[in-house]
Amino acid sequence: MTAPALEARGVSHSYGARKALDDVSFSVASGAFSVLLGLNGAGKSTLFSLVTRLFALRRGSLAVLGCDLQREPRKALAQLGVVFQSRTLDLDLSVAQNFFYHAALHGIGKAQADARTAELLAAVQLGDRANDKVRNLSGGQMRRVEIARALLHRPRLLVLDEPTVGLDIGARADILTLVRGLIASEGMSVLWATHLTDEVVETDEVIVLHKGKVRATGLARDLSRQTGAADIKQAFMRLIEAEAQP
Ligand SMILES: Nc1ncnc2c1ncn2[C@@H]1O[C@H](COP(=O)(O)OP(=O)(O)OP(=O)(O)O)[C@@H](O)[C@H]1O
Repeated sequence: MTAPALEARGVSHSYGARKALDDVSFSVASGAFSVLLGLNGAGKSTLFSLVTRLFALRRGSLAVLGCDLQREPRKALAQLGVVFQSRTLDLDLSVAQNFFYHAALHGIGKAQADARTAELLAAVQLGDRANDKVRNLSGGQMRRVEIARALLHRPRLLVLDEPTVGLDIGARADILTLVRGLIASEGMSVLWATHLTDEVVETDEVIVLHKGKVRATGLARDLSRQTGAADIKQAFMRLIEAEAQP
């Protein structure tokens, strides 16, 4: 049996007295586009900080393709590509230079980094911008660069935290199409965190996170059916309102 791309078991995290994640368990199926759906403050970024080991995991377990993040961190992180909510590109370096730094961090040699950079920039339709300073790109182009850069070391799972924030409708659609395409073209798995239900399609796996708790998991169309909702937007509202009921 194939291990899930990501498995969270009983994960909790607090900032002082504030509980940001409360006994969170879910699986991200291998080869699927999974959406971590939650409003601001749901705990999405906290979960990303734990998955990427920015924060130490104190409660529960996380595994990337069957590799436990605590026991085999290097092996687990080698299979993970990350796009954070805030931009992490150096604006004063060229696109290619940003790639080379990232490649060096992953121990990828110059020749291999050159070839992979060219291949990835072409894949995100920015092959002609390799020598431009990042500062001169549009917001949508910067996002595409970050996604391409996250793929340099050929991860099996790509996690993205609110990747379309601040982008216009056209750039949002481009990014979604690009990332959905990676599942077929690269055989990857994707965890896409968002609060925007219009980024979800019926066949996506959805994890509804609300106030630090998993409220529901399943295919978007099943969540709609189970809640008697017309679509995932209505299902999401019902699921998070249900929590407020006595
Ligand atoms: N460094 C911190 N110190 C204290 N509380 C924090 C910290 N970071 C997050 N929180 C709190 O933890 C909870 C979860 O926040 P988190 O940023 O993980 O949610 P989110 O779903 O990513 O929301 P957003 O989309 O607004 O970033 C919130 O109540 C938030 O105020």
